[in-house]
Amino acid sequence: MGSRSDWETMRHASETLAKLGIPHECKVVSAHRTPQRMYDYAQGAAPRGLRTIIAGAGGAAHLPGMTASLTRLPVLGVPVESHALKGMDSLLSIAQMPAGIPVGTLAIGRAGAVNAALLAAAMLATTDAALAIRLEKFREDQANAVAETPE
Ligand SMILES: Nc1c(C(=O)O)ncn1[C@@H]1O[C@H](COP(=O)(O)O)[C@@H](O)[C@H]1O
Repeated sequence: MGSRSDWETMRHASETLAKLGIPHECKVVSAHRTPQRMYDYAQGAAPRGLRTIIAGAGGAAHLPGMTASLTRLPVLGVPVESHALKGMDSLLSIAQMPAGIPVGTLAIGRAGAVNAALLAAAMLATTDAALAIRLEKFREDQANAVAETPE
């Protein structure tokens, strides 16, 4: 994530990954404020064995796109809600990538963070049968938790 202030949103991605038993790490890396850290992180990710990167940032959210430009790993972008423009700036700066460097863009805020984790899980589950079973169980539990009546 681009700042520690994004953690309130991005912790939902981490918690969802943890529920699914997916090992992961959480880092603050900014294209603007810590460009060298971003280069090192993105270029080192695949050689270290990471499989997917979830990048959350708000406002002029260049982190997901810049990260995607520096790694062949799939990058999922989470637009963090900004104060001034309610996350529309984050959403558009993450989604409107030029052809050639894709960022899989999720919804603004908490839902996007949760879904980034679930999408990462779905991608990883294509080559991990045990995770596929855990993901199916997660979906089943989720469906069972939805009441049929409003009261
Ligand atoms: N969008 C970016 C990037 C980046 O894209 O590299 N680095 C920080 N930020 C964003 O700035 C917002 C305000 O950050 P502060 O709360 O630290 O001032 C955060 O949402 C962060 O993601």
